[in-house]
Amino acid sequence: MESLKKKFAAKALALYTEMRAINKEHGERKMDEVVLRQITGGARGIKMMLWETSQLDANEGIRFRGYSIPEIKKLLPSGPQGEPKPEGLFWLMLTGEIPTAEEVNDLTKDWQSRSDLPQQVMTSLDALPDDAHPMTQFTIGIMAMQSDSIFSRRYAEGMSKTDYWDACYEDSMNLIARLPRVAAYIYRRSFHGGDHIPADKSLDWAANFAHMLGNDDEDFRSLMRLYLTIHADHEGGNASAHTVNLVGSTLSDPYLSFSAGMNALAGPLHGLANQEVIKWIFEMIENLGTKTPTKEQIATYVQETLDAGKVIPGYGHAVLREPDPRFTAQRRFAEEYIKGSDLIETVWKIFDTVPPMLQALGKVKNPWPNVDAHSGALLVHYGIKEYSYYTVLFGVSRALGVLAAGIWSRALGMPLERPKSVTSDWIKAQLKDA
Ligand SMILES: CC(=O)SCCNC(=O)CCNC(=O)[C@H](O)C(C)(C)COP(=O)(O)OP(=O)(O)OC[C@H]1O[C@@H](n2cnc3c(N)ncnc32)[C@H](O)[C@@H]1OP(=O)(O)O
Ligand SMILES: O=C([O-])CC(=O)C(=O)O
Repeated sequence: MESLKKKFAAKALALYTEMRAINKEHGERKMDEVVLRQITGGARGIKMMLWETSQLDANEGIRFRGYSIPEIKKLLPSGPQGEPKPEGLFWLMLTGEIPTAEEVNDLTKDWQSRSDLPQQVMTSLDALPDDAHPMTQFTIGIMAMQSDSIFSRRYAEGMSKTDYWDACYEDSMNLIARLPRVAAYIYRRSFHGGDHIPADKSLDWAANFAHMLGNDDEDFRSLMRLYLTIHADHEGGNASAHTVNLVGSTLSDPYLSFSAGMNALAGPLHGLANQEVIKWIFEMIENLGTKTPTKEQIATYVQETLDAGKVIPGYGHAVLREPDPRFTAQRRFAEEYIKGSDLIETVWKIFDTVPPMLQALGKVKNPWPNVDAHSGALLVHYGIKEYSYYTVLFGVSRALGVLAAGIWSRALGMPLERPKSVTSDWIKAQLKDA
């Protein structure tokens, strides 16, 4: 994919030079202030990372290179039903430019040419029990390919710093190309008795993934294009992206850093919330004995969950303070493509019920739904009912953002990340001095 690589190289060199000059001239300029609550409260809001690919606004939600989700849906080259192709988003995140349909097709072909899996991936996965959690399988599948890392090999051979981004680009492209195959292999071995479906090279990245999962419905392909686009990036501070960034800053290669990030995504307060949402809804339906619960019944169940000291999965967010536009995009998709689904109606009734209840607690900073509140119900509709698999789909998408950002980090010569920690005694001493 020489045109993408060349375009990126030109942009990256220019920004590298500009940032060096900015750093030199303004390096001591204050950009933020930290209060005690941030030190003890998960570093919320502290500005401490450069992340080119996207930025989050608490009220508007994510913007990829300045473009909101509705704008992305309108502007990026799309599949036959108009849903954006994730290839286009990757291009945008690397270059800052909306690609042409031809550029996106070329990228699809490039990824196809890189997508064959080395045998050790299948051998490693087959050595695991079928019921190993799909996210555990996913990180093991990724790690099984690490011996192919171009970055690691070239580093061992004495690669110059100025070539880091190039090796990182090649690893990232290979990894992204292969991930749908790894993920589909996990799905089919875990839930379809190892009945694997070969890739269809006539299809784009998302549609081919849908095909290998076992569903060639055009609507499901569209869902996968949308899903893999909107989950791709959420600026740098979220737990999976930050992990990839931190690990990558040690010059661990993209396989090592991405698999580390996937272990962060596998936590229930982060990406695993998508499985927790549908599990919670299924349990509610079973408890209430109806597939069409009323809002009153839902409210009672929400209260029981809160009384048991648990969170309502799919609600709340560390940064967002309005409904997540990724939730809204999925709702619009359901309104357009899906009629008469009790499960989706239930998701919408939960949306009408939960926010005032969380607000009434007086401590929840964002009572609104996040991306995970909707995705499971869409997947169930298209036959992906095995919810322990959902975070793998999220992970395949997240690769686009964090690996594009990783290429940027190496191109910009970002150093080892190493923030400061303090002890409680240090905090108490500061307060005493003050
Ligand atoms: C892709 C993603 O990662 S999106 C997030 C996916 N995660 C979820 O959906 C899990 C449910 N949500 C949550 O647990 C939280 O809202 C998080 C983890 C997303 C954000 O956490 P925070 O930034 O700490 O939220 P916030 O400052 O509002 O928390 C304040 C209090 O409200 C509680 N709270 C926040 N969200 C919820 C919720 N959905 N249900 C019940 N209580 C909640 C917190 O647990 C905390 O309680 P505590 O003071 O007793 O410990
Ligand atoms: O931004 C966050 O903290 C969590 C999130 O929604 C994501 O990573 O997609």
